[in-house]
Order: sequence, then C-alpha cells, then structure tokens
Amino acid sequence: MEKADLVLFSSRSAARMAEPLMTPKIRYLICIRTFNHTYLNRILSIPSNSEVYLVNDSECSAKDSIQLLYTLGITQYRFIPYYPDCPETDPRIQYAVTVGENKLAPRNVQTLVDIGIRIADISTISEIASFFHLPLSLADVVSLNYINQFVQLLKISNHQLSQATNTKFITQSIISNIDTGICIIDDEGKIQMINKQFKEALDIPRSHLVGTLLKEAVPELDGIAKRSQDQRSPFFLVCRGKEEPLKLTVQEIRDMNHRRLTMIHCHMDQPALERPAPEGDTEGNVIKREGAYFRFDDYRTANSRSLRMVEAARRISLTDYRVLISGEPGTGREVLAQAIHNNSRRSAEPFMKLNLTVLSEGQIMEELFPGDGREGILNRAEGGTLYLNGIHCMSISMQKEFLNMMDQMPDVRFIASTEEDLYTMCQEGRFLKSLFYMIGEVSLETFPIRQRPEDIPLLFEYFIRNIYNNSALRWTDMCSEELWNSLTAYSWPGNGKEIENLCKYVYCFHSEGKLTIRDLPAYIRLQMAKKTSLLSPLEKRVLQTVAQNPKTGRAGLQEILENEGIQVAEGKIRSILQSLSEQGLIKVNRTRGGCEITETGELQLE
Ligand SMILES: Nc1ncnc2c1ncn2[C@@H]1O[C@H](COP(=O)(O)OP(=O)(O)OP(=O)(O)O)[C@@H](O)[C@H]1O
Repeated sequence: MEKADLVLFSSRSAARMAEPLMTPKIRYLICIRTFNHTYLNRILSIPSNSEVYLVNDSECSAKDSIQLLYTLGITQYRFIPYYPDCPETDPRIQYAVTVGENKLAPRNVQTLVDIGIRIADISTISEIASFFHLPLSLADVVSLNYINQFVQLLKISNHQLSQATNTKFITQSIISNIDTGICIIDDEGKIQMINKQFKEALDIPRSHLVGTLLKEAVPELDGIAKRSQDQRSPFFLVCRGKEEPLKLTVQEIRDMNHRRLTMIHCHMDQPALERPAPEGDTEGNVIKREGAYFRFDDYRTANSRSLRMVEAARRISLTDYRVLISGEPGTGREVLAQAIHNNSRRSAEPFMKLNLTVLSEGQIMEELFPGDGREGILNRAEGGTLYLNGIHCMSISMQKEFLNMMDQMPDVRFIASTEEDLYTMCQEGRFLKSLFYMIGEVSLETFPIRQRPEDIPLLFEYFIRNIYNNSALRWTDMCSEELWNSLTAYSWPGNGKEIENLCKYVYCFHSEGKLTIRDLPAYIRLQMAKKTSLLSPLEKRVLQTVAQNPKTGRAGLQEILENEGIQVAEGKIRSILQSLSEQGLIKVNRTRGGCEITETGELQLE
C-alpha cells in the first residue's frame, strides 16, 4: 500500500479493518458512496409500506446500504438486511432490493430490484480530482452528470405524484356521482372514503367521517368486512328508524400498496320485484290489462328451435293473422302474445286478456256481453289485440257462441293459447274444427324447459338480475356448485315461470352466504329427492352414519355400525360407499379424509 499515491477505502468499516496495515506515510481517502440515482427509480415500482429485503454481501454492507437509502429519502419501505448466512427469511416478504448482488437474493421473493453497485459520491470525486490536481473542467462534467441524474429522478417522481393525484381526483368524482352509496373501510374498520349517497341512505349525520370507525357511525355494520368473502351476494339490513331494508353488497379490494380494503355498496334503486304493472285493474279472475309490456327482447332463449319460433313470431307480428300459441304453462306464451302486439301496427291500441282457464261460462259471457251497460271486452279491445289464454278450456257451447259472434266482431286481433293439442281435441270431438281453423291462421309452439336445458342458466341470470336490479349478478356465484348442478338437472315442470318464482323466493328469503340445496322451497327439494334413486334400508343407514360422523373412513363407519348392532362386511360397506358416491350422495375424500354427506345426500334423509 505504501507504493500507492492514494488508498481509497470503500467504507469506514473497510478502513477500520485495514488499520493494522496502515503507516503514517500512506495517504488515504474514505470513499463516500451513493447510488446511481437513475437506477433508484426502479425501487418505486415496489408498493409503499412494503417490507423489503436489502441484499448485500455482508451484514455490515447491507446495513450501510439501508442507511444510505433512508438518508436519500427513500423512507416509504421497511428495509431488512439480507446477506449470506442471514439467520432466517420471512416467506411473507415479497420484495428485495440488491446492489448488484442478484445471486444472493432469497429465492422466495417475487420482485427483485437491482439498483446497481454503489458508486463514489460527487464529494469523493472532487476530493480525488483536487488530490491529483486534475483540471476543474473534469469535476464540472461529473457534477453535470450528477445533477442530470437528479433532475431525471425528480421528473419521474413528479410525474408519478401527479398521476396519483389525478387518479384520486377521478375516483372521488366517480364515487360522488354514481347511483350507489359507497363506503370504503380499511382493515381496522376505519372509513377511508365515503360518498354522500351512502351517508344519506344510512342516515349518517356527521360530515367528517374519514378516519373514524364505521361501526361508531353505523353500529349495525360492525364486522361487515367478514362478508367480503361472499362477494356479490347481497344482504339486507334494517337500520334504526328505517322501515325499508337496505340492500348492501360487500367487496374486498386492494389499494396501490396491496393493502386490503372493504368496499360496501348500498344499492339505492328499489329492487324490481315486479315489472311496472300495466294500466288497468284486476277483478276476480278477469284480467283487464289495457297494456302489453313485454317485447321480443324479453323472450329469453338460447335454444335453436325456440329462436326460430321467436323469429317466426316476429314476422307474424307484422301481419294481422290470428295466432294460436301452443305450449305448457309458464313457457312464455303470454310474453310472446304481448311481444307480437307491441311489434304490430296495433301497438298503440289496447292489449286485453281473457283468462279462460279460470273463468266459468257465465263469467266469460259476462265479460263478452255485460248486461249492465258496461262495455264488453271485445269493444274495449277494439283496434288492438285480445289474448285468449287457455282456449282449450272453452266448452263446446261456448265455442259455438264465439263462432257466431265472429261475424259482428269489432276490429280485434285474436291471439289464443292452449296447453292441449287442439287438433287432437277436434278429432275427439271436444273442439270445433271451424273454430280451430279460424283462430289458428298461424300457429306457434313454445317448448318446455326440459327440452331446452340450455335455457336454464340464461333464465336464472335474466330473472335474478331483474329482481335484484343488478346487471352484474351471476347466479353461479350465488349458489354452491352442488345446488347449481341440481338446478340444471331439475326438470322445471313449471317452466320459466317456476324459475322466475324461485328467483323471487331467493330474493325474499336469502340474505347471506352461498345458497345451498337446503335453501330451496320444500316442494322443489322433494321433487329433487324423488329423482335420485331409492335407497335400500342398509344404504340409507350408512348414509345416515356418514351424515352423523363426517370425515370418518370406511373402518370407522363399520365400527360405528357394529356398535349399533349392524354387522356389515368390509366388502359390502365398500360397495355401498362407492354406490352412494356415484349417486352424488356422499363425497369420499382422499388420503384418510373419510366420507362426507353432500347436499344431495341430505335431501335423501329428509
Ligand atoms: N323465455 C322466457 N323469457 C323470459 N321470460 C319468460 C320466459 N319464459 C317464461 N318467462 C316468464 O315466466 C312467466 C310466465 O310467462 P307467461 O305468462 O308468458 O307464461 P304462459 O306460457 O303464458 O303461462 P301462463 O298461462 O301460466 O301464464 C312470465 O313472468 C315471464 O316473465
């Protein structure tokens, strides 16, 4: 070292280590080191407040680097020194920064940022320049470079800051202008953001709420963050002094630093349990609708035969032909009749419905020819459409009356629906052929759901979104997989109407968590249970034992049965368990997980 003009120590600790070798003759400098500032911006890709390993070749240099980063103002992270033989690593730490020592970084980190080796600081460079009497212009070039790096860094930070401010501004203005009440809370339940709509809906009077605990403002919402696991399933909350329950959904979100937040939506729009009722009134069983509100777009189907039928109905709507719609109840025959009316030249005129399935002959006559000076339904439908629901229910005498009236009919278009095959009825002498050919100028056929299972998910989604008034809802997110499988396998004897009714039922009865088979109305559960095969008494006993002893294996089940006085050989119990599993009544877990009853299995025990 004595031969050197100048010895440059990389750090104070390095100088200390070399002390025994030093003599008074040796000229030395301790290098003040810094980072290449243009590389520093790489660190900014790490979310603030994260825990970050600082990787270097020794504990001392790792600590030095950390100190240096803090001195440079990079204080938004908690740096932890990491070096070879470091005692332990925390698997939760996802980020690491290294100073050119990539190879030494812990394996589990997801993001490794290399900010390059530490370089000599400008003050050291100018000291060296003056020691060697180098021209000042060299120092100028170095300091210019140095300043340039700073300016670049400043520009990047400024840009990021203004982007963040702008995004925050946009978010706030969206939140204050949407139709939903929004409140965002952090992990401790403190309000981070809240809009006026939320405060109004929940009657929260205070204005400065950010930073305060939500449960203090609305005690009913204590523990709300736990609900964010079943995102999208709405629940209902009756707040103090409110008659109407509020519909809320909870969602987990993350901020830019990956912190978990909970966003609570309060839906302001009233749920559309029913479509707006058309004008008119209901008297007994005679529905005197003066309006049709369904359109072709309301007839939902993905089935190719049904799509062809709807296309034909569209063409029919442009004519004045009388239409006969055959199909099972609940298959949307009236939806079609209304859509035809609404798409026809008569759309501005009345749409009237006469429900022949429930009216007596006397009541029908009363409707057609009221004796008390009231206008008959035919006159009231003049210019428009009269929908005869269930024409197969007309008695022969009534059919004759009707035929006779036809000559003096006002201008009314008839659309009739039937559940029975009218042609067969004609052949059997139960329906007048002349009336059949008169009302069925063109005919349409709707198909039962069991012939178009592809419509089940479509109709569920359609009804649930209408009823909850939420176009983002997905039925499959709301129910367990097993329930969904059962619903798609169910025959839906009541067709679309039955699906719609189930969605209304869920809306009224269900408030939280995923729906399971247990949440279905009893009559559907019963139908589903009937569908699965009948079990022998022994199979039922085994199923019961599985239900009462979840996660018990074959040997365990055999022992329990034996204790109850039921002797079953191991081979027999194995075949019973296999059969129950194949029928979807139990789940056989792998590797000693034992057996568990499924929702369908529970149905069998009801
Ligand atoms: N394909 C479908 N698309 C949309 N809605 C449907 C469909 N099928 C049935 N519906 C719904 O089912 C309910 C019953 O439909 P609609 O009244 O048209 O049935 P229908 O065949 O006339 O039987 P009913 O005479 O028993 O009423 C309606 O509320 C309608 O919203």
